Amino acid sequence: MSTDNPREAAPGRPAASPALTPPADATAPLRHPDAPAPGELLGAHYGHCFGCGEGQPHGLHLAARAGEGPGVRVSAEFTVKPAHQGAPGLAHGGVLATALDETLGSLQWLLRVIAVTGRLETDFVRPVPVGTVLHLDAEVTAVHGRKIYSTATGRIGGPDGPVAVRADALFIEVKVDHFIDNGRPEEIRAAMADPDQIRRARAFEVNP
Ligand SMILES: CCCCCCCC(=O)SCCNC(=O)CCNC(=O)[C@H](O)C(C)(C)COP(=O)(O)OP(=O)(O)OC[C@H]1O[C@@H](n2cnc3c(N)ncnc32)[C@H](O)[C@@H]1OP(=O)(O)O
Repeated sequence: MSTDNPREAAPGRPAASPALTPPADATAPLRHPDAPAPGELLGAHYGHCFGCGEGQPHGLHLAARAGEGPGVRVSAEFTVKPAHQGAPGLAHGGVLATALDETLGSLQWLLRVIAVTGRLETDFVRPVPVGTVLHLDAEVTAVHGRKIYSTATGRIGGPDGPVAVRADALFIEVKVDHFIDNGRPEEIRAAMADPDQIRRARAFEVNP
């Protein structure tokens, strides 16, 4: 896994928009004491998730692991399949943005908070052919109240290969009611009746 700072690895990259720049009184993120150990496979947060769920035949099946070293980091791999094409033999940009979003979202396992993407700014640097393994790294850069600032890169040709995609994001912490109040009732009922799903949801709650 590459250990360089994704933002420093992008010389000449335009600065993130003001909404993605942490305020001066933002704090460094804290890895929760009960966070998964470095290197631990995080697993899917929801079996029907398009990004990580095992129940989506054409989903990304993205597999993320808790990052090594200091900070709140994860790494992940996503193999681009023919179902993910946008142009002949090339990954669709929206699918690549999904891979970045999912990797950034999985940082929640380490913070043990529930949050949703508020803003995602993506740079597409190199085309990504079908069959490529995209090596993703993400880290939380700062926290301010409910706002979680994070950044991610996707590399091709190996974990230390050239950057093909990168993103900066702002996730907003929410209560579990966000999903209960807004999700379609049949899926919410099914999720709430599934002990496995309850266990996964609890992994994100500081005070379950
Ligand atoms: C392991 C899990 C993996 C998950 C991976 C996938 C993640 C996803 O894709 S989640 C799905 C996509 N996202 C969504 O559906 C979210 C839809 N949006 C919403 O529900 C709401 O707009 C929500 C919850 C983000 C914010 O609403 P609300 O809770 O009312 O917060 P609100 O009071 O407006 O804003 C809180 C703060 O965030 C800021 N903020 C909110 N939205 C944005 C935004 N889009 N851009 C910048 N700042 C924002 C506000 O300015 C405010 O800042 P401050 O505290 O400094 O005043």
